Amino acid sequence: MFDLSVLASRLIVSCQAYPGEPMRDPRTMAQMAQAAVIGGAAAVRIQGIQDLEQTRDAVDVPMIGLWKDGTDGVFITPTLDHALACAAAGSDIVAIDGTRRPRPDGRNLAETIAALHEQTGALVMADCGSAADAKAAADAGADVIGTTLAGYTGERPKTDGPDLELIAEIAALDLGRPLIAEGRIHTPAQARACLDAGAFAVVVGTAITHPTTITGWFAGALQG
Ligand SMILES: CC(=O)N[C@H](C=O)[C@@H](O)[C@H](O)[C@H](O)COP(=O)(O)O
Repeated sequence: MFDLSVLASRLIVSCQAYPGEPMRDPRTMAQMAQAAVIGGAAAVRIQGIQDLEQTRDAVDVPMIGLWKDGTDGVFITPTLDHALACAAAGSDIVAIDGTRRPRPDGRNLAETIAALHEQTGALVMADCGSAADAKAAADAGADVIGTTLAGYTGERPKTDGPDLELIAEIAALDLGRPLIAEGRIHTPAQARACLDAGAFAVVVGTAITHPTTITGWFAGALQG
């Protein structure tokens, strides 16, 4: 089990390509992770078993692993089996859906986390969508709380940038475990603002590792 304190005030880079996209290739994502580490990422967040396996061999930094299955409802590492596979593929932290919604395998969050702790050495990051989720996830035994699903579950508005209000609200709950800001952090200033709002560390995905979206931002600005 690794020491979470190495991530204090640091940047974690999420390297993900979506189904059907040109960069959806485990080798490409492992190379993306290597590039992010050279740039200063203290950890990487990686989706999919093959991507995890290849990235594990490519970088030495801690790896947050997840397995997305589906696109609606509970789809981020939705079941214990998905989570166990992420751990087996080398994740130091397994990110799982940390909302209060029913899970497809019928296990609740506490049961899922307990089984994962019992059967692996991985820590658990609960991807939450609200302060109520965060509180419930902490009660369920999550090691790390993330704001990953803020704006995607109907409980919070989808803010243009990070949901700083939610970060501050969760930080004020003093849940006794690290809060990782994640979701729509598009500039270095926004990343800094997340720490200032009370986050322990920051995950950036799209703005660093999704060139199609970044290109769209620039192309759109020229057409405005
Ligand atoms: C909601 C959801 O499915 N989030 C996913 C979780 O792993 C990823 O698609 C995001 O890219 C990641 O959370 C990082 O966020 P952003 O790309 O906004 O920096």
